[in-house]
Amino acid sequence: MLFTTAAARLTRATITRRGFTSTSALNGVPTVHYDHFASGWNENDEPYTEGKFHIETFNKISPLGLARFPPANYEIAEDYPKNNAHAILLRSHKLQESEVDISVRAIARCGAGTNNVPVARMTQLGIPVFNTPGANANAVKELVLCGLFLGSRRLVDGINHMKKLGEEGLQKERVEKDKAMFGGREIAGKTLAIIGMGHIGAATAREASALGMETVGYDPGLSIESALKLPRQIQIMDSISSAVAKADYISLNIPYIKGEGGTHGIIGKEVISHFKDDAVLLNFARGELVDSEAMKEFLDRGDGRYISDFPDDLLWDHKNSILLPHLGASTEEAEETAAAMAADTIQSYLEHGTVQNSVNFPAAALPERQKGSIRITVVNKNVPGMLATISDVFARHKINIQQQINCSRGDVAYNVIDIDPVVEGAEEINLKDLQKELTMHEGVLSSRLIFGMAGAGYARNIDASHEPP
Ligand SMILES: NC(=O)c1ccc[n+]([C@@H]2O[C@H](COP(=O)([O-])OP(=O)(O)OC[C@H]3O[C@@H](n4cnc5c(N)ncnc54)[C@H](O)[C@@H]3O)[C@@H](O)[C@H]2O)c1
Ligand SMILES: O=C(O)CC[C@@H](O)C(=O)O
Repeated sequence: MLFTTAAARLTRATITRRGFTSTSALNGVPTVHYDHFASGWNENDEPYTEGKFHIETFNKISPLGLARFPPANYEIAEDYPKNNAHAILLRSHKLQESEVDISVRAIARCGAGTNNVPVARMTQLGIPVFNTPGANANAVKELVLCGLFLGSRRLVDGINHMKKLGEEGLQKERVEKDKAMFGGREIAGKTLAIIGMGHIGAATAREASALGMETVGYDPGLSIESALKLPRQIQIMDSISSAVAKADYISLNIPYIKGEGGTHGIIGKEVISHFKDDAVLLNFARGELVDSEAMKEFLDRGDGRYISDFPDDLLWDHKNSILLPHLGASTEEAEETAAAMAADTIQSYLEHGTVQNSVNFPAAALPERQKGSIRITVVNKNVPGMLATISDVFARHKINIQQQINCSRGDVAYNVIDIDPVVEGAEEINLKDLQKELTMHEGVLSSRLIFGMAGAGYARNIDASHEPP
């Protein structure tokens, strides 16, 4: 792609013995994205709003959360022209790879579950995916508690019956006789099994215990933070089956993970065979965790109940199920907290390279960069020798590294490097060339220059399977 003359002039920021050549050159940190495809180094000079990050939103995101983005540096829109968005903010929208432009550096889910984002592919492309742990947990916990009551008393049937009687003008006449049809049981003294004792599960266990329930739990990845929130009396079990076998109520609070070793249909025939006949399953996690056929067989037997926050083609009209339209996190408070947390996370990644609350990147935070220094972040495949390769680029140009951090997680490694622009005895080096040299290494996925104008200086080493637009 062609540079405009102005853009070409702006990219001539150089590191010299004296540092940057002039103040205008400081502003000259690249204003375009550099994209290195299998075929070579291409440049993309889309018309960004100068100096602003573009945040693209999907779904309705709380305006109070969005207000965390200072308008001086950020612009927010539901749709940007191609290759104009720098970050994506979404809720339950099922994000397609084609919606992630080459300019996108980060994706944040205002919520807990990231199964609507192609996370594995984003990792291959060097793009961090963030979520907002715990931000909506109180809202979901409250609805799980509501689910306990919906499952123990025939409230929905009773409400519908009253409407019918009202239409017939028979309410007062029939109510006392008919109420026998809608009897229930109390939750105090009953046992609740919590599958997944994270933010929602642990809080639910605590409240259920306060309501007089016995609690048992299963979570092989229980964190210390969550363990500290559990009621003292909770009994920790070593399998889902042993937990559900004891339970009158079961609350499912685990992530949905597709594929081998994942959680698809984890509540299937085998686990359900351990349910008590009149067990109530509360699913406020994800519909796909439950095998609908097996659940239908269980409900058909007559005494069990299924309360879920998700649609189900087979169970939506079953007399023993109650399905809600994914309302768990739909409170003003949760929407605001989740959006604010996602906005803060995105800002601190875009402005400082800090990674927190990512589901595919390692946590990484370097102290604030020194005045005048340049921060460079590099995402690379987590294979041996990459740190040496990256450091070598700076060493070759006699560039002094002021501070740096290298962290890895699974297939990906992330570096944050602050360099000194004053390079004694070095030849002149153009920042753009430096970035190109770093980014075009086999194994480097992307790099950013965090310096100067918002929205500038991103490069992606796009693999052969991802065609340039
Ligand atoms: N209905 C809604 O609107 C709504 C809102 C928020 C979250 N959710 C769902 O609830 C899930 C849990 O949310 P959270 O905030 O508590 O997440 P969390 O990450 O705090 O807790 C999840 C817990 O599940 C455990 N876990 C994972 N796999 C497990 C398995 N196979 N068996 C037992 N435990 C397992 C983890 O170790 C972790 O402690 C989310 O992943 C999301 O899918 C739904
Ligand atoms: O955004 C929502 O309404 C739902 C969020 C919820 O499913 C989550 O996983 O946090």
